[in-house]
Amino acid sequence: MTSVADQPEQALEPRPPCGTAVADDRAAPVPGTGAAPGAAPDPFDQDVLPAPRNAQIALLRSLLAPHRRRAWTASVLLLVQQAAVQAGPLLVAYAIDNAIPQVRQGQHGALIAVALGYLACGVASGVLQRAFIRVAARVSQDVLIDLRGRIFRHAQSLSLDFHERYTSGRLIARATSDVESIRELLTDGLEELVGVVLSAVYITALLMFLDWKLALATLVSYVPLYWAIRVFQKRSMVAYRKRSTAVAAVIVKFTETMNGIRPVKAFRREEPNDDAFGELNHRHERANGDAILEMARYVVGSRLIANVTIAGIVLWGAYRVAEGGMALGVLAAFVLYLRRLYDPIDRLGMFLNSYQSAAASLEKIAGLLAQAPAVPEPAEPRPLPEPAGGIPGREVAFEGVRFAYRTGGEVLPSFDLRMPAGQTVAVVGATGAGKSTLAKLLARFYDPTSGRVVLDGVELRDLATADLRRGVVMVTQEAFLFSGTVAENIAIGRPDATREEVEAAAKAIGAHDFIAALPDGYDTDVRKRGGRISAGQRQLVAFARALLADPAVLILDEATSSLDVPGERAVQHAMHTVLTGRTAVIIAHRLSTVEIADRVLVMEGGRIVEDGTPGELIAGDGRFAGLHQAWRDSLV
Ligand SMILES: Nc1ncnc2c1ncn2[C@@H]1O[C@H](COP(=O)(O)OP(=O)(O)OP(=O)(O)O)[C@@H](O)[C@H]1O
Repeated sequence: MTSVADQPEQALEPRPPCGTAVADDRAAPVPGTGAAPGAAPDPFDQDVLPAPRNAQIALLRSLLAPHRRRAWTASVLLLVQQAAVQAGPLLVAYAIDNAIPQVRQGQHGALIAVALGYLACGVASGVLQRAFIRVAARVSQDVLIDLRGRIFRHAQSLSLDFHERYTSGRLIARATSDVESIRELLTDGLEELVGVVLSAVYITALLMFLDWKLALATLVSYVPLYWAIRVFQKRSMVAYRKRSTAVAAVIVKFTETMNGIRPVKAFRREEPNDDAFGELNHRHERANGDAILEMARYVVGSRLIANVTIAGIVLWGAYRVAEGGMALGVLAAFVLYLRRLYDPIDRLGMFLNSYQSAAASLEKIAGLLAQAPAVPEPAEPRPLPEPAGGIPGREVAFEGVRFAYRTGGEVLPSFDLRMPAGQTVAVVGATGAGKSTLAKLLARFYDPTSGRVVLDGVELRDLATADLRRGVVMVTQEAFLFSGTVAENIAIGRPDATREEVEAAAKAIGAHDFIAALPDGYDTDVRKRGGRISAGQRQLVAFARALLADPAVLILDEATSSLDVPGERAVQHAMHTVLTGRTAVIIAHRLSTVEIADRVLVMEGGRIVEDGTPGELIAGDGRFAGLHQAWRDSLV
């Protein structure tokens, strides 16, 4: 039996270099549910999902849009701060060529003015930098909060179909390591990156002002430097994509193993898991090493270019000073500026590194955010009609439904079914017959490939999510409990319920006694010590949750785990309570459960092969009669 949380996570097998393969099909539409299997390669095999062209830029813009004014303020602060910083060598040149000769003639005014000017520039630069950091930090923190929130909200809004293929590990990587690399850029890298670019512009202008011939010679060095930066950018982008994919693979393996720690222990998977994790860890290490190597290549190359240029300029400048064609102060200022120009060049590699890493992360996040839910909200939702007088539940119909999972063949070839309001229907059949698929279509976890699922005449596709949630509830096998108290877990079905209503639901289900016996009763935290409750008790909590939600249609994926006899009896009793007064579909594994149904459907290969009351089917000579007889014999 397959239930929502039971779906095995797809193993992520990163295929570096991943980014290159995706770059070509950015504009490809994000496929919807039920695409023909086996056609094109699955984009979910890649870590970068297809996104519309320029999705990263659009994402960045939309993140920054609410902070436009503060971003402009930060830019102006940085602009003025850099002007203050770059005034220094110019003042030095003035001091050497004008102020010091004046001191020799006994006039100290100019030198004192230069010294005060230098001090003022230093103070202004410090004050402006502080103001810039404050403003920029606020913007970056707000952007990160927004981004993390968007990833969480979007991931939650995406359909089951997406989650079955993307894996939670990859989602965690998006929300943690990828957001972290954007944080690094925003908080540390961006200021330096913009600062370096800005100072390069200022310094170039000042060099031109000081001596245009030497400035032109300096400009020549920009050509190989630009080339070195471009090569570094291209190569490190690939390296960073690989690294980010490798990080995600490590996280995926980690979460997959820890989520499945019970089967891991039961099947002694520790050693093979260690090996697989070791390989992924090494892959991560190699990807990291490649990124560092790219950085090293760039630093060595750019330093070589810078040093050769400085040496050439000092030599030429010295000759010109010696010949009297240039003032010593100008050469001194020139060399000071050159040092300022080239010094941050290897740091520029580092900023570009964080920029590349952030760009790779942004690309992946943009790809994730570009995914549209395969089960979208209707543009114009239709309300459910008022319930017909006196009849509990709502009528359910499957009309010409066909369905295929995106990663498999057709599961329901052509399916028609009508369940009158208030009927309890038990669905039985061999494993893989399509019982859970039927339930998931009714809960609208997926939309049919063709045909429609209808609730009281309204197609599920046209129902607003809130109506759908109130109308149809599915209780899955594993009866998942969220972190929080028992009371909160029951109230999930109706968050505005009072404590009395929560307790009344628990009492009706027969869960009150064991809950009251927990260390803090209804306020016991289910994830803390003492809050551990058994599988049968978890089911009772899930039933109480469903009873409180009071949906018109309840789908119950009966647990296969065998309970002890009193436990089973308690669950059977609770099931009876929760089914009464609504349309109900039970995916039944126990034939004792079938007996409480009004109608039994036997499924095989996605089709209904028998349909009738339990009595009729037992009395007949079909599959169900055989199964029932075998069950009775086993009881004797
Ligand atoms: N998420 C999925 N992606 C691809 N194929 C799926 C998926 N879930 C189920 N299938 C396939 O659809 C078919 C029907 O599965 P379904 O879970 O509906 O059967 P079932 O009758 O509920 O079986 P069981 O009692 O074992 O849960 C099976 O062949 C199964 O392999």
